[in-house]
Amino acid sequence: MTQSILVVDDEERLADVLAAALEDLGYRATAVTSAQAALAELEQAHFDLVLTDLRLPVMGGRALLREARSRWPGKPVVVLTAFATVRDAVELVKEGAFDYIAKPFEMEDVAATIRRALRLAEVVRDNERLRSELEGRYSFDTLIGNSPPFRRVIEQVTEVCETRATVMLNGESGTGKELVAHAVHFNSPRRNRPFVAVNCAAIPEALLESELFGHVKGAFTGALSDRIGRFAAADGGTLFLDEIGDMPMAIQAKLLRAVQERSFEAIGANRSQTVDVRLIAATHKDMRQAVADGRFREDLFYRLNVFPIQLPALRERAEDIPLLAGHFLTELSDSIGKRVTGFSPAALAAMAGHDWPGNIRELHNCVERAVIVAKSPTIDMPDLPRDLFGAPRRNGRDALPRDLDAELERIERDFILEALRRSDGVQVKAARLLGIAERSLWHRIRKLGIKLGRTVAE
Ligand SMILES: Nc1ncnc2c1ncn2[C@@H]1O[C@H](COP(=O)(O)OP(=O)(O)OP(=O)(O)O)[C@@H](O)[C@H]1O
Repeated sequence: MTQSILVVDDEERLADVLAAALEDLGYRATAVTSAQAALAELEQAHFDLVLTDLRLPVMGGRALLREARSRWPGKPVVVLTAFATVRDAVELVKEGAFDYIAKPFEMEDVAATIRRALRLAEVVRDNERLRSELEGRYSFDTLIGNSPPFRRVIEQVTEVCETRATVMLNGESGTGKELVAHAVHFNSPRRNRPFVAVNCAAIPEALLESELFGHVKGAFTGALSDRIGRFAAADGGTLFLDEIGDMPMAIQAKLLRAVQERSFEAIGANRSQTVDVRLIAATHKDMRQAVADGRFREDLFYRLNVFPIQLPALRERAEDIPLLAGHFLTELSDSIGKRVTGFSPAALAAMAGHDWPGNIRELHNCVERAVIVAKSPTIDMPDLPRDLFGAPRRNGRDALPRDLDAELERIERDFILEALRRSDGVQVKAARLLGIAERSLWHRIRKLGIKLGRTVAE
């Protein structure tokens, strides 16, 4: 991923030249001319490094350095100064600057310092990540999953949660978009302020505008008193706009202004109000397609798509299924008050091979039902919904088994065990259920080494 640098210099021309030179070196660079503008940028978006002049009007570079170090401790700050003395330099480094560069400077020196700073920040980050992994101290403990695609999600949540950047969550239904939105909020500096959710698809178009922005008494028939909207309710906190792809065109223009300026008017009000809200939008739709089809405003899409996070479907992170199922089992057996402690290998294999079109929500419901119907402490095939019995419908990268013979045997064994169970161990009935001759069933039972007594008793 391209690394991004915030350049702060009150001499606009110099800031632009520096930013352009950094872009030539392959970084993404944004130039601002004051410390206040720098802080606003840092709140809005993710930067890997700040390169600031020491002499800035109003709020100096030193104050910016202090503020940035206390709010974003992992972000290296490099200071440019025309008045460097050794004493100044030592002071700056004591206050947390990574290094200083004396003006006038050679671009080569700037590039080398930036490279070193970014490398060090990366090492520190890796180190912290390893340590927290070792200590099992993720503060994202509501987010279960250890597969590479899900780790990537956690990494992105870690990167973005402390900023004020707008997050766009995309993923199929039930993949955990709302849960991730919560995780971003509760790990952000806004955690003690409100988290307000609006489901744009669930509210009728006629009411949505009032729901979002509020109305004043008498604004329309039925508006019997003033009502604040969700934007105002989320002031200081986070507003979660779920199913943003379903936002009616008519309201998108007003939303665009609210997103751009954080200001809006309640329906019927003659004054606008400004709020400080962090936005998280979510959708299962292909937003680029919606833009191409003219169903979603392009300008609004780009305003919302500042930090996109793609949530993988459960079938793309099948290795997380046992972990998630185990987590739900513990949680549900506690809340239902029934001692169910594990899954049989066949049940786990069936779950791991299922496609889960409803993703984690479907898995959760499946485990809940299984805990309710289970007759023993171990959940087994009869406790699972019928559509999990079919041959695994794996797709994508998981399509090929590592050992075809073993996989076919496993499937064959599962079907035979299930048929025997449904026929109370009466082989002639089981064979009929499977559409094979009794003799063929008998051969297969021998070949697979199925122990009949145990099978039926299980
Ligand atoms: N990584 C996870 N760890 C534990 N539970 C999860 C995880 N992801 C999702 N869940 C659970 O799965 C269910 C569905 O998640 P959530 O409602 O966040 O999905 P969603 O993508 O917002 O769905 P929709 O688009 O249908 O609103 C919830 O019960 C949630 O707690």
